[in-house]
Amino acid sequence: MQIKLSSLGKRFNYEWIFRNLSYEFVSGKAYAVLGHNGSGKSTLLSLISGYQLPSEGTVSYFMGNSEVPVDQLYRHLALAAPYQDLLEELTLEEMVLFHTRFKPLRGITPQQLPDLLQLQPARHKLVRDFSSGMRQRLKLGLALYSDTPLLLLDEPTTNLDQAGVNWYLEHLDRNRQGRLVLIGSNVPHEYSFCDEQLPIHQFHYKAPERKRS
Ligand SMILES: Nc1ncnc2c1ncn2[C@@H]1O[C@H](COP(=O)(O)OP(=O)(O)OP(=O)(O)O)[C@@H](O)[C@H]1O
Repeated sequence: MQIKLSSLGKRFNYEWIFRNLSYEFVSGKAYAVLGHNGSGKSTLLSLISGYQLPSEGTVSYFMGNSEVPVDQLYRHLALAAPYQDLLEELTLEEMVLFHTRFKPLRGITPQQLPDLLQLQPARHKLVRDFSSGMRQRLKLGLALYSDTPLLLLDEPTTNLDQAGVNWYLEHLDRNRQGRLVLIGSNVPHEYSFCDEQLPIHQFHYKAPERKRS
């Protein structure tokens, strides 16, 4: 998979978050989108995932030589992000089975996932009764183990304790080979292994200064 950003820009109302962002992402590499709070990391990941539209410029997706239309991207994409919803009324086991109706898993069965998430005791618990760390592990596990060429992780270790952070690093390492991995973060332990870094503030738009008369 390959993703090309061409002169990409996003603004909300009159405020440009970034502008003139051209970049190319390729399979087999992990990229860190870096920046302080409010700098535009989630906005960029959400443009790349097709959930938001750019204000200017384009995002293009390619599998081999064929371009993938943005409305077909969901087939190739696995995402874990704070703004992503889980199905609260399902148990863990049901949630995993529901997910795998749309996205097959990489080399494991749905029955094995609760164990890999270290959430086996909670397999019959409703997702709405999960702690914030359990929810994050579930989001990450579903994304990491989805059989997709594109993996987007926004603030992946939010709400995780040290054991959870170690779990994230180990299972990402097991599941990143051959994929295009994009991580939005400002916490070094989440992205220090990445091959490339994209500091979003480099693309912040500064309005030209007005001349004083
Ligand atoms: N729907 C929206 N409407 C208006 N402004 C928005 C909207 N979404 C984001 N913004 C603004 O865009 C800017 C970038 O937000 P974004 O969430 O992308 O930052 P971030 O780098 O991911 O921040 P954090 O590290 O805090 O998660 C912020 O100034 C935010 O207020």
